[in-house]
Amino acid sequence: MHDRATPADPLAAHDTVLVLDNLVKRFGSTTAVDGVNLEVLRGGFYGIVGPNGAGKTTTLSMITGLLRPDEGIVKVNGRDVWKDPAAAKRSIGVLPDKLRLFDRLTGRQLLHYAGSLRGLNGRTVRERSEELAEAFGLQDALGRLVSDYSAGMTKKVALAASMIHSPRLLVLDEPFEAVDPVSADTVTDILLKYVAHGGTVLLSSHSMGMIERVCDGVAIIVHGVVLSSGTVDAVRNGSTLEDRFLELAGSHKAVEGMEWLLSSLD
Ligand SMILES: Nc1ncnc2c1ncn2[C@@H]1O[C@H](COP(=O)(O)OP(=O)(O)OP(=O)(O)O)[C@@H](O)[C@H]1O
Repeated sequence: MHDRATPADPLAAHDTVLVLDNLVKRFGSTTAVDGVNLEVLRGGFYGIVGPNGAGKTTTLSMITGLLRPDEGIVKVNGRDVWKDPAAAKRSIGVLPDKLRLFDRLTGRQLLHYAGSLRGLNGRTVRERSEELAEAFGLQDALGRLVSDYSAGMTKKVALAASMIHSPRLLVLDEPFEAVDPVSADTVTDILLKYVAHGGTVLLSSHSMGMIERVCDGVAIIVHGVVLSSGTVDAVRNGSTLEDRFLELAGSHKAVEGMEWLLSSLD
C-alpha cells in the first residue's frame, strides 16, 4: 500500500490504480469485510494475506464487480466499479477463487472465448493464445478439454485467460494454489515483467515466502479488518512476514482433546 493520494495532487491521483474506501460486506450475522481501506499505485505488486475466512476473497470479489459491497466504494482507474461497472471492468483481469470455467471447452476455445468477450479480433486472440500457452507451458494441452486438466493446469489456463486482453490491473485470488514450484516461478516471472511495464497486480496468497520475494506492498487482514499494511519491509518490521502474520492472526493454539485420534496409535 502506498500513501493515500490527496485530491490536490493530480499526478498521485492519476497513479492510483485501485482505491478501496471503507468497504463492508456482511453475510447475515457475519461481517466478512469490516471497513477495509486500501490504495494500490500503478506498477504495484500488492499481496493480501490472512487466515482462512479472513475476508480476502470477499474483498477481491467486491473489487472485480462480482459481489456488491454493503458499504464503501471501489475505484479502478478512477472509475467506480459499482456505478460505472463496464468502464471499470474493461481494465481489470480477474482470476476468481472458485474457478467456474467453461470446462467443456478446450484450452484454446476457452482462451478464444475470453479474448472475444474482451473485444479482441480472431487473429489477435490466436496469436496471444499461442504466446500465453507457451509462457505457461500449456502448448500440448491447448487442444484438450479443460475438464481433463489437472488442478495446476486449470489454474494456469485461467490465469492466461485473465491476461489475454492486456488489462491494467490483475486481481488474482490465490494464483499459486496447486501450481508446481517450476510453474509458480514462471508465473512469477510473467507477473514481474507485467508490473515492470506498468501493470498492477493485487493477489491473495497463503505463501508468505512468495509475497516477501515479489510483492512491494502487503496487507494482513484478520476477521475482515486490515491489521497491518504498507511496504513488505514496514509490515514485517524486522521479523519475517510469516512471524508477523502469526503474531497478528494468533499463532496456533495448543491442541487439547482429540485423545481418540491419538489413543489408537499407542
Ligand atoms: N456467500 C457467502 N455466504 C455466507 N457467508 C460467506 C459467503 N462468502 C463468504 N462468507 C463468509 O465470509 C467470511 C470471509 O470469507 P472469505 O471467503 O472472504 O475468506 P478468505 O479470507 O478468502 O478465506 P480462505 O483463505 O479460506 O480462502 C467467512 O466467514 C465466510 O464463511
